[in-house]
Amino acid sequence: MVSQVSEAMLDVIADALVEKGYILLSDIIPEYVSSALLVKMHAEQDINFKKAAIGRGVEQQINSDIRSDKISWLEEQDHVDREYLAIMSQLKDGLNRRLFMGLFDFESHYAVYEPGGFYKKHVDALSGSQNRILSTVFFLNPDWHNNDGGELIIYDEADFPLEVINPQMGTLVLFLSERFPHEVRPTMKTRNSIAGWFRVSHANHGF
Ligand SMILES: O=C(O)CCC(=O)C(=O)O
Ligand SMILES: [Fe+2]
Repeated sequence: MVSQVSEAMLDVIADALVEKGYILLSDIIPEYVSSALLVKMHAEQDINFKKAAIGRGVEQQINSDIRSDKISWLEEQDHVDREYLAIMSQLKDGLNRRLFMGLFDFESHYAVYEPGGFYKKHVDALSGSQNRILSTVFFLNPDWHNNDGGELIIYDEADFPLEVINPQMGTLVLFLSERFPHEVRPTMKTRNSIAGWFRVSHANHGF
C-alpha cells in the first residue's frame, strides 16, 4: 500500500519553502510506515549499520570529532524502505510542479546516535556543487522528552538558532540544504532518524 501526500499538504510545504526555507511536519508519514521503519531499524542496527563518514569520494573520511552516528542507506528493493521512498518521490514531484526545483533523485540513510552521540554544526550541501538541494530529516523516537538531549538545531545564515527540534517519532523536517547550518546536540538516549537529500540531475556522483 502506498500512501498519498495530499495536494493541500504539498501547497503548504511549497509555500513554507518559499517563505522561510524550511518546515516541520508531523502528519505527513502515516504511523504504519514510521512503525515499520522503526522495527526495521531495531532489527538491523547491530548488523548493517556502519560508522558514518564526512565528505565524498576519495576525500571521504571518518571524523568522530564531527559526527558519531552509524548509518545504513535505504534501498528501493526493500519493501519497508520503499514505502518511505514512495512518499519522498511524491514530495519531489509535487515540489517540482509547484516550484520548478528540478529535484531529480533522493538519497537517504538511517542513522543511529548512541548515548553521547552528536553531529556538530554543518551544512549538508557541498559548497559550489549544486548537489544537495533539499534536506529531509525524519525522526523515529517514541516518547522523547525535553531532557533527553539529541535536539536538531537549525540556524540561520547568521548562525542565529531558528528552531530547536525534539527528535520525536513522526516529525519530518525539510530545509534548503545550502541555506541552513544545523547540528545534532549530544543525545542522552539512543536516537534514531532518517536523513535524506533531494539532488539535481547534474550531481557529481562519487565526489
Ligand atoms: O538526525 C538529524 O537530526 C540530522 C542529521 C544530519 O544533519 C545529517 O545527517 O546531515
Ligand atoms: Fe545534516
